[in-house]
Amino acid sequence: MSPPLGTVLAAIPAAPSSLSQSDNVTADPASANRRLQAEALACRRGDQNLFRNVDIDITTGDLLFVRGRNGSGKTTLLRALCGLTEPAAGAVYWHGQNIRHLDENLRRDILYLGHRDAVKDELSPLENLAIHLGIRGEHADLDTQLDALEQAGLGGREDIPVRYLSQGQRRRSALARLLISPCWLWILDEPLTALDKRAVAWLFERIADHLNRGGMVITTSHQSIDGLPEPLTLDLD
Ligand SMILES: Nc1ncnc2c1ncn2[C@@H]1O[C@H](COP(=O)(O)OP(=O)(O)OP(=O)(O)O)[C@@H](O)[C@H]1O
Repeated sequence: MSPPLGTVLAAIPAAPSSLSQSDNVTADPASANRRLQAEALACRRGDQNLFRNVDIDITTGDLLFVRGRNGSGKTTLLRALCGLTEPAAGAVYWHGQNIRHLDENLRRDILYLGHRDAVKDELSPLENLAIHLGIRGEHADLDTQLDALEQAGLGGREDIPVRYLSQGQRRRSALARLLISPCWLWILDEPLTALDKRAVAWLFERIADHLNRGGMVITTSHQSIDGLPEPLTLDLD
């Protein structure tokens, strides 16, 4: 069976971003060039061709919704888009720079939240947040970290090891990173998993705010994203 073809999505001229320094996002005079492009991207897993010829061109304010059946390659694509997985063909560019060789400052523009959360069970939400900041070379004072966890619905749970939290609370612990890391591009793999209605509404608001301020979001979900701004869509099957 031949692999599914990706869809060319959007070719929107780059617009100046409305994110300001007061939003704490990396100041960058070249903001008008802020765009993510994928050219003729193909990925394989084992002996399986997942997709090929995927072209993407998104810029500030864009929401891209990647759809597809189980196993169609959504996670693989998201990982390739942020440089974690090497494509079999094609390339991804952020700001015109190949994602696999981004310099450190540009790498900090991108925040990837995988569907497995990447939180350490034995550590508390607060400690997980501190580790996240450390890995990214970012700093936030304690009050800011506590406020992010409070906003994410973990007030009173900041110091409890994650293994004692519910699945939804665990997910919220990961989502608090969105509030604390000043990134232009959010890549969110199945962010709605385990979230209750209220948390979904909260996350949709955060995403809408981020887009309004000139950020970009790429996401995938088996759940409805009705309630988010109209997305661009990419179907992998
Ligand atoms: N490291 C790996 N080695 C071999 N095969 C892999 C590897 N990672 C993923 N795969 C396979 O690649 C295919 C695509 O996986 P991927 O997780 O990208 O799909 P997905 O569209 O995100 O699926 P789902 O909707 O179920 O989350 C699957 O068949 C999976 O088993």
